[in-house]
Amino acid sequence: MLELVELTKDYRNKPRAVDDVTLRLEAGVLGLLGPNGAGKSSLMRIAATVTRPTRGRVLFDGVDVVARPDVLRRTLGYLPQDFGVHPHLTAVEFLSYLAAVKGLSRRSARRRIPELLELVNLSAAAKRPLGGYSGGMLRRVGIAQALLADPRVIVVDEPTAGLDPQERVRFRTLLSDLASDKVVVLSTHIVSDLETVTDDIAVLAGGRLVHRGSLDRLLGAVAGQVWEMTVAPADVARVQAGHVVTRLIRTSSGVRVRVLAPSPPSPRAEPATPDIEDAYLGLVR
Ligand SMILES: Nc1ncnc2c1ncn2[C@@H]1O[C@H](COP(=O)(O)OP(=O)(O)OP(=O)(O)O)[C@@H](O)[C@H]1O
Repeated sequence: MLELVELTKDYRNKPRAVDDVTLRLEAGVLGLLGPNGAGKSSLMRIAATVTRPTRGRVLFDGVDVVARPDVLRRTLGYLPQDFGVHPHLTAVEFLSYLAAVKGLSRRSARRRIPELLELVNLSAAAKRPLGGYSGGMLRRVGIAQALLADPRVIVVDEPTAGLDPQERVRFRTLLSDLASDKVVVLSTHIVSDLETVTDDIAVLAGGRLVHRGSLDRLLGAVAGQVWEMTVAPADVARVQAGHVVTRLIRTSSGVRVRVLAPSPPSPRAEPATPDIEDAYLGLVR
């Protein structure tokens, strides 16, 4: 449905932000992972036709939407990282305003807005000014506005930033429910956000696509290379200098460190089952 083909993005006087990335997407959630500055937002903005790529193509049902962005915009929902609201408007007023901007008729807006507020669990707060909403509630308003035009493609950039754990779970469930018949691209640097949402994961590092595939494939990349051991606090720096440390937990008997290494990093190291965080850090190290 949506194809990003050999995309490159250069900003003036900056290292290349997106470097020859190709991703083909069908209905479902693609989780786009990467550290800060990896190029996720740039790629999402290109997919949302807000930024033009320096090189490459974006095809929607085969149509080149770099040349004809209107074809995708008509059926696109985009929640940018820096999504802002008008604090004095209520959720209903704000969504009505955006519905008008998106060209929805008043009739369909009147029908659609209560449905969406129900979907994102904001019906009870619908008539309160957005200035009094929590971060999680505002993110849900952001999702509601992205869904106004019943889009086939949804692009959401770091939607869980600043949310508490309960809000994060709610948000993940909402996105998975939506993805049955839509392309959803979700970027995050919070690795655990993806575990329950999708099995299709792309990892960007330094603008390049370093992984695309299932969680199992991602985990397979570090199979047999994850170890745990307890060391004295004074030894932590030495372990960190020699290995990729994926976790550090202080305990009463010392510091429990989790490291990536092709062979046991110490005779006392025990093998551990890789998780998504280990695999991710192994890839972007
Ligand atoms: N509008 C812009 N003008 C100039 N440089 C930019 C612009 N947007 C992004 N960059 C640069 O492109 C690179 C990739 O940034 P981008 O925001 O796409 O990455 P990211 O993975 O989304 O990171 P973050 O999670 O921190 O937003 C960075 O070096 C950044 O400084």
